[in-house]
Amino acid sequence: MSAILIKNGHLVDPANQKDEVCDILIQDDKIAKVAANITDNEAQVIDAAGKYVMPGLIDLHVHLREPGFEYKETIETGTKAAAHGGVTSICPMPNTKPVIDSAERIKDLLKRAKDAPVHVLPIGAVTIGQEGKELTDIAAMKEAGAVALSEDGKSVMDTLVFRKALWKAAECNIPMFSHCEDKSLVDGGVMNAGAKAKELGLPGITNAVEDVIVARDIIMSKEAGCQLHLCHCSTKDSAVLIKMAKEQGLSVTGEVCPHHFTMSDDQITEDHGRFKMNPPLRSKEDVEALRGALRDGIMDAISTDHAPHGAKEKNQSMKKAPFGIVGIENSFALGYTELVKKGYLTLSQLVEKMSVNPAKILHIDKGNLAQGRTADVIIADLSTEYAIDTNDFFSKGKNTPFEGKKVYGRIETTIVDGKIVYQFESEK
Ligand SMILES: NC(=O)N[C@@H](CC(=O)O)C(=O)O
Ligand SMILES: [Zn+2]
Ligand SMILES: [Zn+2]
Repeated sequence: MSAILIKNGHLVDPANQKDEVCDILIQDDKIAKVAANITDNEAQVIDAAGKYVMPGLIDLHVHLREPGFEYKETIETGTKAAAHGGVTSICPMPNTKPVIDSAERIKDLLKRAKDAPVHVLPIGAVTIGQEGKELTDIAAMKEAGAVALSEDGKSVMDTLVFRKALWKAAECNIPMFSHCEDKSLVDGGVMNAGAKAKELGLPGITNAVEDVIVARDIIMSKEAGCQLHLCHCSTKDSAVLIKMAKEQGLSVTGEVCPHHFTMSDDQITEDHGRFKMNPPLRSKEDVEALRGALRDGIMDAISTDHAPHGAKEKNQSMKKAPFGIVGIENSFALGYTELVKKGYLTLSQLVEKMSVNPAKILHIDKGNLAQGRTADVIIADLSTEYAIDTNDFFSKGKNTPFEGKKVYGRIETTIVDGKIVYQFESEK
């Protein structure tokens, strides 16, 4: 039997209303005991005095790029990046080549991820090849291990096709993760429509591009009685619409990505691909509304939409670069620095958004450090400031607008199934 004893850390485990200094004993892959002054002569001891101990993070929205785009990321580099960021479970999106659109492809992905350091919980496509026409075999994908459905990268624009998918998803009891973007309204836009886009002479993406589909998808999921999760919400009206859905008692949840609550479009300093992602960095009012929506429980989860791309393709004008930035290695630090230190969330609420609620959305038994639960645990140093440095990234993608940003909330240790899969060393 292998055992780890975490001594004197400050445990933040909202699922069990714990927010106190105590010890945690891990035996094999389970939490064996949570109490003060545990002793165990066999266990490897980790001194966590002055540090914070939390359930491992669950990222509902990640792009691993394998198969098909291994120059951007592989399952190996993406899952190591996750471990570095304290993320112990990830949901990869199906927009690979080929698209993950059948039970066979789900099984193949799980086989490829067999030795990954973190749990990989795949998401299956809604339509074959993400072409928006023919439905995938949703029941078979679920049976093979898919935890959700998504057409991420785009919306299923044909509402009748989407309705049929929602019916089937409701029948199979699998959540629909919606990327909300009205394709025809994008009209060549590459960044948020506003003063900055005008200044840079770039075509804009209006808030309506997102809001129209958020409204449609809420209405359609209501009709179908299907669980709906709205990906990468970026506008103030997404929050208004989700609030309305919640008031009606609908099974609708929303996620916000760290870049959307950290940075507004006026902070874009030049026309460069590192500032380009979908949906785009929005106005100050949108950023403030998203922070408020996280605080008020309207937005349920923080996911990264970790979207690695090659340096060459990103180091060009927003007109040419692909959409997407990396994020899984600094999501906790941005959440802690921008939301907890600035008073929008308590640390316990941040853990809810990054672990407890994602587990609820997926209906999985995680995000909880009670005795007998899976030992997916992280330890963080919240008092040392550091700068985000892409040289430290395990991801192949270095495409981030946050290079050099000073943050707090460094992940020091990541434990998955009772094994240490990442340990911070000052000299890597
Ligand atoms: N978010 C992005 O800008 N890009 C994502 C696709 C997506 O999440 O819609 C990608 O796959 O690169
Ligand atoms: Zn998307
Ligand atoms: Zn995405």
